[in-house]
Amino acid sequence: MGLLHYSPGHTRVKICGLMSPEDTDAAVASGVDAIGFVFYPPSPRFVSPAIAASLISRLPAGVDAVGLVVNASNAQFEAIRAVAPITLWQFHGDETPDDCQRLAAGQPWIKAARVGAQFAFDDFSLQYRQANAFLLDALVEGYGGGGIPFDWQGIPQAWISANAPQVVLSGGLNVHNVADAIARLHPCAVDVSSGVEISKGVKDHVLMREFIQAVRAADAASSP
Ligand SMILES: O=C(O)c1ccccc1N[C@@H]1O[C@H](COP(=O)(O)O)[C@@H](O)[C@H]1O
Repeated sequence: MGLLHYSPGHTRVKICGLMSPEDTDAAVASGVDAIGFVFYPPSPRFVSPAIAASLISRLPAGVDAVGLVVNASNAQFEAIRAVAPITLWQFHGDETPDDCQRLAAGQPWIKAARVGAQFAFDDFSLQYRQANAFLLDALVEGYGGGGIPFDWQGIPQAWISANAPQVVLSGGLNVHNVADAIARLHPCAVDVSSGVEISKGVKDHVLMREFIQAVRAADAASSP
């Protein structure tokens, strides 16, 4: 179905920062909807386009291959596109709406926001209204993947009601807090990296399975 197929009561799941065939196969076996590949060289989860391509070849139809970029150049995009069949782009840097439109080149894209205390939700969703989805992450040192949650209570209820079908929630999610996040926000999808890791870039297969089980349990608990 893919990450952005909104279905109330069935929260989609993206696991980000996959680097090995074993972890990719385990994520797929757990029932993931999307796998994220980090094309940001400073990240400990960075993968080359060639490695991403070999991991994407293991994905069944319907599982999105998400290309995570941070202020990537045209040349970087060309290098990725040349070998890796990305189905969805995640802009996680300071890209403008025009940058996202131009670089995505007609493919679907998500814009990540780093949410701090003064975050202007309406301004963000208006500015990036051409995005297929809005990813909410914590405002942390660097650009992301820090395993730190933000204050979900600070998201205005009206904004959530208006945008839930396009919201991907991330930032410090794990097996212990994801059910609460779903019960409060009912996002289209959740996105996790650090919360299912043994160490940066190495996934814990049990935690990936338990995370998706926790999502399914939260969905069941909030269905009418
Ligand atoms: O994973 C990274 O290394 C990364 C680097 C730069 C930008 C974003 C990155 N990851 C994304 O960050 C969020 C939150 O991750 P976490 O669960 O808190 O570790 C998620 O969207 C990742 O895709």
